[in-house]
Amino acid sequence: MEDLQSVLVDRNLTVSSVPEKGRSLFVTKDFYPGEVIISQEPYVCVPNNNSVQKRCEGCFTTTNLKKCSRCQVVWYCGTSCQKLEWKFHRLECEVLSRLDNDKKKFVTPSIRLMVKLYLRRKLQNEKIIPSTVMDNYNLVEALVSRILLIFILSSNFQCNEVRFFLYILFFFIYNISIVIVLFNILFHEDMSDITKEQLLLYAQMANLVNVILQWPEINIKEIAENFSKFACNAHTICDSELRPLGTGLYPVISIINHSCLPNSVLVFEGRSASVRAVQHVPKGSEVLISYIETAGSTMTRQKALKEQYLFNCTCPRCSKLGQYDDIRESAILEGYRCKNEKCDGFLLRTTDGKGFQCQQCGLVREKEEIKKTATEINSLSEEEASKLSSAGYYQEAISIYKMIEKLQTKLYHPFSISLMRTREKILKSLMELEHWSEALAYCKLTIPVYQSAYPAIHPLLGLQYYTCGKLEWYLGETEEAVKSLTKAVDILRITHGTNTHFVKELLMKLEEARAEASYKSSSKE
Ligand SMILES: C[S@@+](CC[C@H](N)C(=O)[O-])C[C@H]1O[C@@H](n2cnc3c(N)ncnc32)[C@H](O)[C@@H]1O
Repeated sequence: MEDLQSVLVDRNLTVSSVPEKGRSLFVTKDFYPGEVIISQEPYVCVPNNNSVQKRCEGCFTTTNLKKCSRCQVVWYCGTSCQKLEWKFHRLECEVLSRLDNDKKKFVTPSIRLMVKLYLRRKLQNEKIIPSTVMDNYNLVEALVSRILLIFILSSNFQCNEVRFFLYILFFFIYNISIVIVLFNILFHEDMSDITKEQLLLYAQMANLVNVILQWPEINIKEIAENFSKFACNAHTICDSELRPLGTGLYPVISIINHSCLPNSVLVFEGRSASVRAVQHVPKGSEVLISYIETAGSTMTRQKALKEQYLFNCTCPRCSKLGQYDDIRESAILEGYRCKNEKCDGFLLRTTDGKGFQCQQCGLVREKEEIKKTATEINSLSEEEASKLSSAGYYQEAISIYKMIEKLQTKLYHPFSISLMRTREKILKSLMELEHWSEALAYCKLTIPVYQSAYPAIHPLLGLQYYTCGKLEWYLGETEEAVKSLTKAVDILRITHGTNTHFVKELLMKLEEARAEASYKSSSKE
């Protein structure tokens, strides 16, 4: 920890412990919007491969892939990525190739991440790959774990017959170490069923890692705890357009705590992660990123944070819970629309609980009528639409999404998150079908919702302006395109940095669009 502190001091950072939060990262100088506060390479990472899509182990690309001929699990796009990963994969290949095909099916990205974690520790212990202050297993050991948090949160320790039965059952299924893990999990009275299920899953996954590695000295309890560390510390690696590519563990970046009104954002360039200030972060303040989707009511955000990260958020946004602004925001993001289609007021439950009243015009919507529309929406299968879209049946997916959209327009506030998400899905499918004009219309519908749901500097807002600008330009609306691309640049140069390939490309597009717009206007004159 002292070594880490001295490296961080040189980067104008320091780690301190804050009551209720644990370790927290602070800045020791002013940081300004767009400035990188900290970057880190992953300690371990894996692409999120599944039965449908494979990615290269090194660069996460989906093109020109070849499977490792020995283990048949890992994919590469070429020799340079294969070489980059070789020290690792040499060991991993050995353990994976011992598995039969049935067992290989269980080697999910999370399992591989854990296997790679232990292989990296071994390689560093044996000095085959170097350790540095920012890149060593001690940093993983210091990470907060869900199991530990749960054990702190739960106090009672009681036994009943059902639990005892389960204990005996697991004793016969698994080895003794796993039974100890399960025993500890099951005997905690205060745990919700969902938490118990998750903990059982960690224990089962730990057993699978043990089966894969077959190291006599391995500690299964430690593996289960490490799975629980992944749950609250691992990050989804995304491309510049925030599409998920894989998962990585960045143990120093994991020191950064959450806020629903963050002053920084985490973005990736390839596998390397950078935290950039999105506003002025004055000397002495804490670096804060958001762990979750912030476009949601305080209750929704708090629930998500409690479930995955086991804490009650007390950020300035959450502290407003129950105040007028918070109630209004929640009613817009997740509430119903006014009966009068021309009114965009927000609705609150009436005192008698029989309906919802518009706070602008006073009209009341009956609970029964709302329930009916909600039931109609639920009868349409969004899951089916999503499957159709993933399978390339975009037109069929659009038909279902449009029916959902129609009903959601009747039910929800015009700035509702659910409606915006449905429109995003329609937009995505329309883009796939190259129906540019309709796609632009949908993109424009989502922008005001993005503006209201996200802070002024947010990567998703910047990306939406970018999509809008590209569509406008493609459709010959050059002046509009310049406006949208300028707005995209203003945001994305801060969130993604001006030196990244992605923003450089965007800047080039903006220059071209500007040149075209001025040529068009001069030829009109
Ligand atoms: C990625 S870790 C952050 C670093 C952590 N504080 C530590 O000591 O290692 C995530 C965990 O930190 C704690 N945490 C993060 N943000 C918090 C916040 N705003 N308030 C309280 N606890 C927080 C929670 O325990 C959460 O599960």
